[in-house]
Amino acid sequence: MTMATFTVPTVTNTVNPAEGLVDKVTVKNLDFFYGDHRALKNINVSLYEGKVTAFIGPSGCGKSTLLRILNRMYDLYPNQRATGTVRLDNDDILAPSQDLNLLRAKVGMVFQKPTPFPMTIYENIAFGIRLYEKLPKSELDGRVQHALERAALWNEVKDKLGANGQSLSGGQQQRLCIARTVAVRPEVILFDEPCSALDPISTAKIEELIDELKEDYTIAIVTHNMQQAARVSDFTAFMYLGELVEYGETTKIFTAPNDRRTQDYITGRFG
Ligand SMILES: Nc1ncnc2c1ncn2[C@@H]1O[C@H](COP(=O)(O)OP(=O)(O)OP(=O)(O)O)[C@@H](O)[C@H]1O
Repeated sequence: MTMATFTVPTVTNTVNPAEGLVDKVTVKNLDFFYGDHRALKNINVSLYEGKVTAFIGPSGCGKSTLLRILNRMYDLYPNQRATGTVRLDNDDILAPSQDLNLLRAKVGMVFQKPTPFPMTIYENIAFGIRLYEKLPKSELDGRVQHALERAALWNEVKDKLGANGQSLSGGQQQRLCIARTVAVRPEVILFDEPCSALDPISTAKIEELIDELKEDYTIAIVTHNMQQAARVSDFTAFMYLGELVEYGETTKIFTAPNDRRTQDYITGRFG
């Protein structure tokens, strides 16, 4: 068995660091607590630059909790704390001195339910850009257009940028949220079950988009859909009861997992 740059006895890690993979986000010995409840136990995992990593596992295993740590979303709530190390390149994400606005621009998040702001399509995108940069109108227009193009939405909305973002279909709203995330030029994009509220056609569009976005961004996706994980990700992490059981190349995890629990989950025996 080939181990990655860290050694954790409980995790079956099949990633070979010799393949020229670059760590973008590195999680080491991470524990997470909701009050006294330890929801994550000694998590060790990397998100590799330009790759898509899927987090799978039964309900309540801690997938969303892990994602919310990567941009310190949990900081918005009392009595929640993380211990261990999480690095974005060489920056310590968990450091108390971390600039959370800057971190959340670098590590963007797209949620399960599309959450456009109750404002125009244009403003949904421009709003976030203005929080970080002061641009002349023509440049702002260009950035809005570029973000909508990256999210494969431009052609559908270019003639109605003044319409309310919430008037779009669910799938379009989710792409608007992706455009909003892309507009502030993140380095990492976290997708938390981004297709669970969408029909199959919208789902296929988002999956296609994720495939395109990985050229420029490091991506993590939480999904309950095994086929989706197999389709969109390069690496897959299987979590169970707050632990990361197995992590490796997606093809390996789905065809020849090392751990019995992974095998049982991907073949639908539990979860
Ligand atoms: N706000 C909270 N307060 C207390 N416990 C929580 C809170 N949110 C999650 N938990 C607990 O933490 C554990 C992990 O939850 P989490 O939502 O991360 O799991 P998940 O794998 O994303 O589940 P699902 O697939 O159902 O979304 C669960 O035991 C859950 O009950």
